[in-house]
Amino acid sequence: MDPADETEQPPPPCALDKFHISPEYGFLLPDPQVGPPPSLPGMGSPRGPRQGLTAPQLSAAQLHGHRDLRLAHLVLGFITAGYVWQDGEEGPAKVLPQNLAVPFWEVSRRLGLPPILLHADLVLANWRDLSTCANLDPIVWLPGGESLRGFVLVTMLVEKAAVPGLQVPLGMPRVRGIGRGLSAWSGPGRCCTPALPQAPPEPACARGTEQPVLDPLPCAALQWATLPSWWRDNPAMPAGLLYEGVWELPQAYSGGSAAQSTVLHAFDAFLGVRHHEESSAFLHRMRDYMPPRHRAFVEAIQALPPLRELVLSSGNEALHCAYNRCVTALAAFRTRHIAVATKYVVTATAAKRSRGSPGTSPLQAAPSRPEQRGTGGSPVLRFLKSVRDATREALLNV
Ligand code: HEM
Repeated sequence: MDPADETEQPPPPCALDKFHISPEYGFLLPDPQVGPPPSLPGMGSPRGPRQGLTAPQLSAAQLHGHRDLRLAHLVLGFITAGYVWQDGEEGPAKVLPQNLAVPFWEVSRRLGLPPILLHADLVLANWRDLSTCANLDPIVWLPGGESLRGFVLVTMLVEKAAVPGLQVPLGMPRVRGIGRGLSAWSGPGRCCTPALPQAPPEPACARGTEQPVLDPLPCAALQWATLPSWWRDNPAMPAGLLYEGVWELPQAYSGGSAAQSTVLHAFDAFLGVRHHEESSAFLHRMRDYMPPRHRAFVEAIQALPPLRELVLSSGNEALHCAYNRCVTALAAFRTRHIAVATKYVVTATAAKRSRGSPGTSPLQAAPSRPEQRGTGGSPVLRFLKSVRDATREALLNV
């Protein structure tokens, strides 16, 4: 008898929808767009969002249901980002006016999210038509942000590719299903790419083809989206952002980053990857930027009996191999990601510094991650390598 099948326990009394996970779309908000794309005040204005933002204070009272609130968060997050960064690092707004701050705070409070543009907005709630890669499009967009668009679309595709992997951890009975669960992830005798997301594809490709566009260097708009030091640990805004009419003191929040994607946190938790102290602190902080139900999914996985120890103590060679194939695929994803981040963030930042920013749109002049300045981006790379190396350390000796 397969030792992994010795003890059968009932599956945990939880379904994916309890965690706001769609069987079809995973953490992506299912079919977010119901009407025409929202128009953002001032985003298309040559004078920029600050001048365009003349609307009276909005009320969130009319918004009902999770989807409405998520879309409102998406739109308000974009307007806020435009408002703060329209003049780039040189002149970020330090105060968010009440007519924007109050509704953003109210929507955020109801969702349990921070009032800033998040991965949950930019990627999870910002898509339409996933039928083919060529049709996939964001709902809300930025002027001049074609490069950023490529980054966002690729991340959406990774979220979608991860869906089969999300079904496994909570769907399987505690011990009996481990063998089947890991096989579902890894497939017999092969790598677990069908269910673990593929390594992020190089997103430098053309619209209308099967892959999204990401222009080569320097790519300031991309940094705008990928670097989470918006009004936290950012020398351009040392005190943070004052949300007028909400708080008396400025608040420090990190902006959207794929480090806020629940996918990788869930896989790490399931496989028992233990990150090194500093990386772990950053990754844990990023969980505060996830929708609360998604965060609860990671916590529910952590509350399961530890898979790695169960596999280790099973003495089952096939199980060891299946587990190792999953860990290897996760590490390979991260190795590929390091290459992508090096090309589009680290090298791009250095090139931007030496040439000066092209700044074709106000938003493209947004700040770079502070740690990158004067260091060639090595802290970012050290972080990504540490996360990858910790993944490898989970491998079992067979
Ligand atoms: C051009 C594409 C990309 C670039 C330039 C990029 C850049 C970065 C950078 C600089 C970080 C360090 C943390 C931060 O500053 O936010 C990071 C972290 C991370 N990124 Fe990306 N990224 C890209 C695509 C993706 C994609 C498609 C995914 C898929 C979900 C992804 C997932 C992650 C994750 C999960 C982390 C946290 C570290 C980890 O768990 O391995 N990234 N990325």
